[in-house]
Amino acid sequence: MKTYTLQIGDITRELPIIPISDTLSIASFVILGDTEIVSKSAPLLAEKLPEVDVLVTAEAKGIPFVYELSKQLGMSRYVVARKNVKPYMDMPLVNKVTSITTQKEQLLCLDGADAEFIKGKRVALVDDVISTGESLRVLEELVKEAGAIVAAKAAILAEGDAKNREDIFYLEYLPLFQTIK
Ligand SMILES: O=P(O)(O)OC[C@H]1O[C@H](OP(=O)(O)OP(=O)(O)O)[C@H](O)[C@@H]1O
Ligand SMILES: Nc1ncnc2[nH]cnc12
Repeated sequence: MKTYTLQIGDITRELPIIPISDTLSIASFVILGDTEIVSKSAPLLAEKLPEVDVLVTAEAKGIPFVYELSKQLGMSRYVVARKNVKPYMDMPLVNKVTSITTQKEQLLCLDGADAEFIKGKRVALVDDVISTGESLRVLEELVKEAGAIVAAKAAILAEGDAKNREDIFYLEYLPLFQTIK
């Protein structure tokens, strides 16, 4: 299998290159289960962020990272937008999203209690990867609807064209690849 060598700080990972369509392949970056990449990336990104009150991420792969980054920044609570409405949510804010990997519509949902918690606060939107930017855009819409102020947007990696964005903080660039048949 072809791989892409990713270096973050002093750690290296060989990411498998996986086709996601007839024409496009990604270097698969899955931080779930990778304690080291999460714990080493968090302080590096913490250095780049402006001061904010709370971090917000989207389920699922952003969760371990936002947990570690919140600890790093001394924040006792963070907020996760879920991909489905859960019965325990109270008056959730819901929006549709399509990311580069899902290629079909899914949801992002903010529990009403979390919406109330971030109202009027300066938030940083945090994810593991920003690629097409759709997940980030929908997350931004949700937190704005909740009355929060988006003070920063950040990820461990910027993939493809996201590397040219000037409105995001990130540690490393991740290229996209052509699918070879
Ligand atoms: O900029 P975009 O094109 O929206 O891609 C980035 C999003 O894709 C990944 O999530 P994914 O949709 O793969 O879901 P998962 O975290 O549940 O695996 C990643 O965690 C981001 O949230
Ligand atoms: N390269 C990648 N690996 C895993 N999930 C992703 N979501 C967006 N880009 C991704």
